[in-house]
Amino acid sequence: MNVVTPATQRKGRYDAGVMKYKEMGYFDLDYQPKDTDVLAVFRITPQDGVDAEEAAAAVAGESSTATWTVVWTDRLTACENYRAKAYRVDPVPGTPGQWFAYIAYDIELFEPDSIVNLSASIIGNVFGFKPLKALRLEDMRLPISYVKTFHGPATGIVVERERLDKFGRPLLGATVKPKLGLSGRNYGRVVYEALKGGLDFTKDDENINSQNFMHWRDRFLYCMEAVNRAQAMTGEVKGTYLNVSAGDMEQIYERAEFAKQLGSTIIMIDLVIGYSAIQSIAKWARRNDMILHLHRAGHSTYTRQKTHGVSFRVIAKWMRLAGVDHIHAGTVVGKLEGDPATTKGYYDICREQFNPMALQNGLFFDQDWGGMRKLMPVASGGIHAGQMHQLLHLLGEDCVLQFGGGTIGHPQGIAAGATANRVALEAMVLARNEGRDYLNEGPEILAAAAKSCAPLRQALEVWKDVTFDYASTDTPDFVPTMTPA
Ligand SMILES: O=C(COP(=O)(O)O)[C@H](O)[C@H](O)COP(=O)(O)O
Ligand SMILES: [Mg+2]
Repeated sequence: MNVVTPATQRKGRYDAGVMKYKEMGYFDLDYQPKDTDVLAVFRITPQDGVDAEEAAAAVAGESSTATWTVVWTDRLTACENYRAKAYRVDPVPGTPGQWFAYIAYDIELFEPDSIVNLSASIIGNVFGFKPLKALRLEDMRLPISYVKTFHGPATGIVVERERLDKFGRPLLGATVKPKLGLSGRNYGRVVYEALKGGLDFTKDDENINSQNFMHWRDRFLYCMEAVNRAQAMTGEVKGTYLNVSAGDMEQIYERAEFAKQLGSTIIMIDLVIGYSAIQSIAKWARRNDMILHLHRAGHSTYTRQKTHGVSFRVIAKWMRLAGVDHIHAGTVVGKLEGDPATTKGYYDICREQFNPMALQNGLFFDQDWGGMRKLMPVASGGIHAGQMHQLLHLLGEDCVLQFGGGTIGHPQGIAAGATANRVALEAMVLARNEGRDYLNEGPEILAAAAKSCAPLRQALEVWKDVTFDYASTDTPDFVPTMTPA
């Protein structure tokens, strides 16, 4: 079964014609991945009648050096090293017709410090491959020797807290709503009210750039006026994520420069600007002492379905390398996809120095980050003050909790919405610090705090029945006690 003769030494290996990928040297169950190899695990769903091992070899081949036919020019290269090797193929537990294919890539296949180059290989061609019904990149192990070629977050969690002078609790934010249509002046009023009421941050929504109803300079000017006033009024450091996403890199830089000129501590980009743009603005942010917030706009088009696309855990790893400081990573309890076990995997990728393999959280490999700074996860999307105990329990302390509708939709106004969230959070952190079982006692803790806080009382009343209880789509395939075969 195992191929032991190096492919280049087999007779006929370089005869012109078509040969199985397995026979071309892209499959080797005896291969021991090197510490320096980039590893990937794909979920493959072969077409009926296609052998899973051949499908795995094809993915290895097409994501490294192969094409559909033998090419003699392989022999002009160190092709034995450059061929990726499928070294393990396991059936997906309880899911007939799907396999996890583990593939090792020599580090020399990848340009240092380039997500574009990494992704052009790993997800470049293979997703359209006809012998596969579907393909999903589940996880990657990035060797420390490769991690070290990236700068990672310039600010990270620890230094962000130092700059903001905020410790011991999650940070609080709000996405300005409605998403589109406000004039700059009215937008600035929302920012001021939310910050004055007790939030640390407000933010632009993913699709706020520079439309006719509000050009970007208007927004930046009114927002920074609001930030400065709120800081003066509260004595706290405040910020607003100014979205600098634009149609070209020149405009992104121009907007970022203006945000800096106005004294903003933070700017924002959308994932859809692309990997090169993200790495470029991350380097700009490093040079300019600017916190960089990433909204993962667009990710669900390819991360959510289990048989297709790229898991968000891979995107989170790439973004930590790329050097953003914040990343949207899910809420579990809110309006958008977020299985608790899967989401824990994302948060661990952002916040740990070392991720041990944790199949129950979707982490297929150990991942060493060296000293790379930590990425602040941002929980956002359909959350409100009544869920504070669950949010603190599920997501921990080092995160931003962002309530858009859950601030601006408050019946007594935006500042009251912000106050409700701040009081709910502080009450919950106090209960945690006192050693209380705050998860189970959460509703009582909130009710007690609401006795002396009318805004919290009103928030709990208006949103008391709001939950988003739907089955998760992106769930792990392993229960805690299971290891792969
Ligand atoms: O506008 C919102 C949330 O608004 P609201 O708080 O009113 O629901 C964000 O775009 C989503 O959170 C993104 O989702 P994710 O954070 O999962 O990427
Ligand atoms: Mg949004």
